[in-house]
Amino acid sequence: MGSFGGAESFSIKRGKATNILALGKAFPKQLVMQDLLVDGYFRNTNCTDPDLKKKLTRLCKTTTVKTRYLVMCDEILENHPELARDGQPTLRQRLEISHEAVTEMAIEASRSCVKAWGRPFAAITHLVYVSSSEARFPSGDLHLARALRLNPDVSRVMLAFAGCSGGVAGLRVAKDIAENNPGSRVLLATSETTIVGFRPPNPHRPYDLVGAALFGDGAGAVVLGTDPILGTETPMFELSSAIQQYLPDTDKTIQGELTEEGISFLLGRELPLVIENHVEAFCKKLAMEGARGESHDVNYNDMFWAMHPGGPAILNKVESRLRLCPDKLNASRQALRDYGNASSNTIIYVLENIIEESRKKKESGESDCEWGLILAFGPGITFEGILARNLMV
Ligand SMILES: CC(C)(COP(=O)(O)OP(=O)(O)OC[C@H]1O[C@@H](n2cnc3c(N)ncnc32)[C@H](O)[C@@H]1OP(=O)(O)O)[C@@H](O)C(=O)NCCC(=O)NCCSC(=O)/C=C/c1ccc(O)cc1
Repeated sequence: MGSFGGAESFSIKRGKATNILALGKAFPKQLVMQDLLVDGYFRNTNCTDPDLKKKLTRLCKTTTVKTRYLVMCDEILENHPELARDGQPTLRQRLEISHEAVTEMAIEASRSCVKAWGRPFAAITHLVYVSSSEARFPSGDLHLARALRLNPDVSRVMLAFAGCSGGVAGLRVAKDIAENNPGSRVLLATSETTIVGFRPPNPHRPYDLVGAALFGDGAGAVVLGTDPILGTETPMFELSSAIQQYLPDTDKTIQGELTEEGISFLLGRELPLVIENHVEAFCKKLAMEGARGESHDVNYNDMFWAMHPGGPAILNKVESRLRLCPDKLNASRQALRDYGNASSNTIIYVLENIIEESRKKKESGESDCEWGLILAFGPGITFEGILARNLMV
């Protein structure tokens, strides 16, 4: 029995546990340096509004993002100048570009993940595909399965429009599948691009500037399964319990609407505060999922934290509400710095950072936290959480 929270009696229920067996990621070609973003964006959209420019410049600093990857590039704007203008019916063009890009990134992330896993694609029995960046029949899971030449009888499912919580929702669904299908190996792929919502700056849409300063594109992949074949597979995390919860009357806090002009986002300024007000109860419930029905005080600083970095304000509020030591959200802050908020993908980048941190700590003989929480918040407001064990410590 493992334990955490500094209390020996706080032990984990042992059941059928799913292991993360490999991780992978991929990005579009366009690497954007945050310092150069404002000039490029205003030039590309022919915007000369000095106040908007100043505001975006401020936001680019406060988001803490340094680099990220974007599908949008000069070549796309040369071919589709209408994407840089307001009021144009451009949904078809945006989706065409997005569909090709998200499938390409998901293929690359999956290949890199399966290579790291060390077994063939033929051993994949299930596919979970997550994206809020596409809308088509047949859906992206089939396009990905075909491109990867997965067996035609692979069981597929797509989670669409789960936004930032999609990556953890995908882990939860993959865990359920793995635990109910002995011997299965589940490939989870996530892929997102902001091109569907790319807009010129507009004083009536201040949240678009938050998106321009914060959001990134990319893909992620994970292979999951129970009963790892030791010697062939290397389990990295054990996913113990997963829960989901939505907060009533918060459906207007993150809104995305698909219009003729693409997806239009509305981000409520209250989001960091809403998360702060509910995170403690959610984390306690999640931690208790692993307890033997007894109530204990959890010391969150004895756990590792893999939290989706929605934005720095969200990380700061969670850190202060749970009284986390400053280094606890390092993996999330680093993912945000390197890739921006890449929606459902970002949790996969955070998990990679945690593994890298563990490797370094092991090399230097430092102790590391065995148990931890994988967390994300998305539209709804929906909280997704998984109590997990780091097997690399
Ligand atoms: C980095 C922020 C945005 C600003 O930092 P700050 O320390 O709060 O700074 P300020 O309070 O000075 O705010 C800077 C400016 O931004 C403005 N602002 C501050 N939030 C807002 C606001 N939601 N609206 C519209 N103005 C605002 C704020 O009013 C202010 O305007 P101004 O006084 O004129 O400079 C910070 O508030 C923050 O982390 N907020 C949370 C961001 C957030 O909502 N993230 C989660 C949503 S993610 C999501 O929905 C989808 C992601 C996605 C990702 C990738 C994909 O491919 C697809 C989708």
